[in-house]
Amino acid sequence: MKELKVGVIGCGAIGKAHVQRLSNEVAGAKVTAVSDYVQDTAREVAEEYDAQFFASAKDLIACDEVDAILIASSDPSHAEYTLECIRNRKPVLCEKPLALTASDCEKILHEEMMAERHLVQVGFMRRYDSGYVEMKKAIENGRLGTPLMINCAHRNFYQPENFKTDMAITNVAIHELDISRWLLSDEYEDAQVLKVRQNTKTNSDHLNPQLCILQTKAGARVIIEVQTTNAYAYDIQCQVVGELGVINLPDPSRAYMRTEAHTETPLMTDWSERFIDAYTVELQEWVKGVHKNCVEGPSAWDGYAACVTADALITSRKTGKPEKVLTIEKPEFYK
Ligand SMILES: NC(=O)C1=CN([C@@H]2O[C@H](COP(=O)(O)OP(=O)(O)OC[C@H]3O[C@@H](n4cnc5c(N)ncnc54)[C@H](O)[C@@H]3O)[C@@H](O)[C@H]2O)C=CC1
Ligand SMILES: O=C1[C@H](O)[C@H](O)[C@@H](O)[C@H](O)[C@H]1O
Repeated sequence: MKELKVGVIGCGAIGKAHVQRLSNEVAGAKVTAVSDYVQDTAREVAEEYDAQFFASAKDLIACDEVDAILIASSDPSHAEYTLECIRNRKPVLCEKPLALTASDCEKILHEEMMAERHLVQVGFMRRYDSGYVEMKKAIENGRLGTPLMINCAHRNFYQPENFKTDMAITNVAIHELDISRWLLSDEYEDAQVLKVRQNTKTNSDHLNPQLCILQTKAGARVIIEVQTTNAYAYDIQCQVVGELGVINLPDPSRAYMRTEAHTETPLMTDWSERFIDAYTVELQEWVKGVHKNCVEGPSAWDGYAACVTADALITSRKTGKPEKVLTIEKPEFYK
């Protein structure tokens, strides 16, 4: 297989990890170009992986030595870079979220449809996690019966200092918004944020925790507890409740110790380990899809649907009421 020449924008925590994965774990790809707002960060990665350094992300996107782009820069930059990739007719895997506003997502939908090619994939990598894949199979083969509810918890051990209340939804719970739609093959009807007693240990001035309650068009309920920081560990829980039973996302397998009349199981403290295999599968499937000119991962529509739902949740937090999740009519292109 000819090697896909990938340009990576954003060489921070996950950007560096993705460069490492693309270089050493994913077949059929190599990183030929990197860029970052902080130039020295990108220069170091360029040197380590023998890739070309670009001061400008737009120059990286346009470069002939770049076939496809992975966007791993900060959330506010995703929409503009994704649009630039589409204008250059280059496949792009954009880390979640696709954009911070529904209108930016709609611009991306429009540009991609004008290009008449599925160029955009969004980094909702939990769809590639073996535990979630097993849960979806149990729903689809009917063993659970009709799914009635999903109970989720997204608990973080820490967040960067600049973390804001809205990011609990647009950056953190966005994973649960996507994975619940995907598990249920359903769309959201309405969304509400309920106030919760606050964690006094929260290390910055944002609301923590928040509780989201959504209803799907089929009437299922999705409940998402979001602890953005100062939880006991980095812990992701998900249970689907069906007519015939329940299925739980398995905890990562870790050795457990028995000592001094206790058992002890280590927990994780951040995202980088929790879904480590899913990131590799996600990138491998993306590279294969680009090679076949058939990218089938989470689409720009999935990014848009999550973003519109996030908007409804943020509005609900301010109004105190459930808010309708109102998307445009789903274009044929995304069906
Ligand atoms: N799928 C997942 O599980 C995860 C996804 N992410 C997403 O990946 C992205 C990066 O997150 P982290 O690596 O944790 O952040 P980070 O802050 O460690 O890295 C972001 C990098 O992007 C650079 N950057 C920021 N704005 C830029 C711009 N306009 N142009 C070029 N470079 C720019 C920064 O200088 C920094 O080096 C975020 O969008 C985040 O939502 C992050 C962690 C996990
Ligand atoms: O996507 C992610 C990770 O999955 C973490 O759960 C969050 O804490 C992080 O902020 C976000 O970028």
